[in-house]
Amino acid sequence: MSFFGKKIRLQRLLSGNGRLLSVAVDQAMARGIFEELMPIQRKVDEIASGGPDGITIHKGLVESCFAPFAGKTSLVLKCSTFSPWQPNYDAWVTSVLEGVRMGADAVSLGCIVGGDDQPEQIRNLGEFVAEANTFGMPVIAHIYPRGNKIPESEKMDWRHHAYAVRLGAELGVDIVKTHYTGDPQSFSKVIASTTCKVVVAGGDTGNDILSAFQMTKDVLDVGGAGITFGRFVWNNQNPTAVVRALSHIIHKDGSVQEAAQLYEDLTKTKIS
Ligand SMILES: O=C(CO)COP(=O)(O)O
Repeated sequence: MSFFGKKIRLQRLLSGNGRLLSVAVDQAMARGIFEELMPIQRKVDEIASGGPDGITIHKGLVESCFAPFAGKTSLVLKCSTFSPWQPNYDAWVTSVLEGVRMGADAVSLGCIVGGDDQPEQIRNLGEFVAEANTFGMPVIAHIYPRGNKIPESEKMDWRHHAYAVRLGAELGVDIVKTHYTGDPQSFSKVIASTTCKVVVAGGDTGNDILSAFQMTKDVLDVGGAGITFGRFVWNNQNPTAVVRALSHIIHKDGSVQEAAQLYEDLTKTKIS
């Protein structure tokens, strides 16, 4: 096992203060067409200009869109996807080796727990971690408790999220991304359930940017390691400003008010 390689890659990815600010642009294949994500090169340019730690992207877009930013932001190669017709099954679409060939600093895999096919999905994740370990490649797992055995009313229950992040730790994942459970008290219990770093997804189309800043701050305050947002960033008219404002909170310990002011200064848009 190449622990040294993993250490070097994690050091590059979490180069600031051990926290993660990454932006995912993997939603088109998973969720269907979003007009805002269609001009993908422009979106990647705008996101990268804000200086995120990493960009989570599928393999075919790495050469066409990501390559100019190598050395400025880390590549997180997304190795699976769900689909609009099967939102609860993450199919493996490439390998860790491809991430090594592309120069990735981490690879990421989705895993939906709480459903009939959980055994298959956790076996995939376990094998993926084993392959990543042979290359010294950090793994970021997107683990969501939304399988068909979990009733709709329980989908944001902290216990299911605690289960998700613990499962990640038990399978050797380095960073688990899951949903925020809505309040710092319940999310602190999620964090306490695991030994891995925990980051949160945005989870919606991101029209309320102030709530995204507040969620980011709340996650950090209870010991979370940061965020991997997608729609909150690229659905915004100014992705660069959103990334800079998030960076102020995540890497400079800035307040929500300061981030909002920075965002307003960069966009000249008043938010309330
Ligand atoms: O990482 C993500 C998708 O892979 C997060 O996406 P959203 O913030 O749009 O939920």
